[in-house]
Amino acid sequence: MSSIKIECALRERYKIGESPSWEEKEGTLLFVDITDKMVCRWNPKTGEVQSISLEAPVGSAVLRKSGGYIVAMGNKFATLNWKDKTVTTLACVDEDKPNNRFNDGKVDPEGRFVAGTMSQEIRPAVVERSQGSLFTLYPDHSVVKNFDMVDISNGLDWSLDYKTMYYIDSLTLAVDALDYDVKTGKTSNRRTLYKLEKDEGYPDGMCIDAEGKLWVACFNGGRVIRIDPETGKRIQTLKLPIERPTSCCFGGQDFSELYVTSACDKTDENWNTHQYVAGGIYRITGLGVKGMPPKAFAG
Ligand SMILES: O=C(O)[C@H](O)[C@@H](O)[C@H](O)[C@H](O)CO
Ligand SMILES: [Zn+2]
Repeated sequence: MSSIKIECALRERYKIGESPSWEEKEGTLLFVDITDKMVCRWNPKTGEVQSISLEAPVGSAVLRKSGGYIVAMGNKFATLNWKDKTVTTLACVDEDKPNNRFNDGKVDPEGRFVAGTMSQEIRPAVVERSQGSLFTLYPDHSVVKNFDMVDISNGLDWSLDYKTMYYIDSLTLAVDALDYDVKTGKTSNRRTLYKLEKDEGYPDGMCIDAEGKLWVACFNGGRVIRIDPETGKRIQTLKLPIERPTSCCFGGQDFSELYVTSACDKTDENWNTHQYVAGGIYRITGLGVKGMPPKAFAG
């Protein structure tokens, strides 16, 4: 049995760190700071962080097969060219809802980018309800709305056989499962997989591991939990030294390390003296399970 180690690997104070994904060939972690409108790329070996500022809050950033990234920022899907820092809009959503913005997103097994929206938060986890929707950006840059009536569209990932999409609307306090038609990208038959317990806070970002189990970051719950989708049961709890983990992904050598982004509490004046910084990025090793490499947008 290896022993689990949790460390604050990037001692920065991102307001809402989110959307982590590991780029194997660079050995870097891509993530965003939603509130500070930044896409960042961090090399844990050298400690170097590169970042690009965008003009709107950015909910998620994903890899693109042809190079660069796709971002879901403000109410737009856009390409981001890392070298010359140019952003090119591909499509707009929710044009009738000026207070909406994109939140979490991920590339599906076929290379489509699926991302959801929400009304801008009044304070953490408080929004005008039912304003969000879940959208798919296809490789030909067309956009389809999967469903609406979402409060805070958040974590998502797919089962290893691609037949199920796991999805979180944070304010339902649940992790849901939907049938996924991987040929078309259509979802159906949404049902609750796991209901969070009282002290587990809000479900936020999540990722699947190589055993088909889900790792869910619990915002205000100070933990990441592992769920078995077969049974709908929680099988592991990783207690963290911070209250607001936001999302997680596997990375590092052979995808054997879990990276967890977090959000910071602005009232904490003494953050610099703390070993564990709220808003920092955490690395968890010794879990004895590996993750899946992220997919890249095909268009
Ligand atoms: O990280 C995100 O996805 C949101 O934009 C956050 O603000 C939190 O998730 C939310 O407050 C709790 O669910
Ligand atoms: Zn989130």
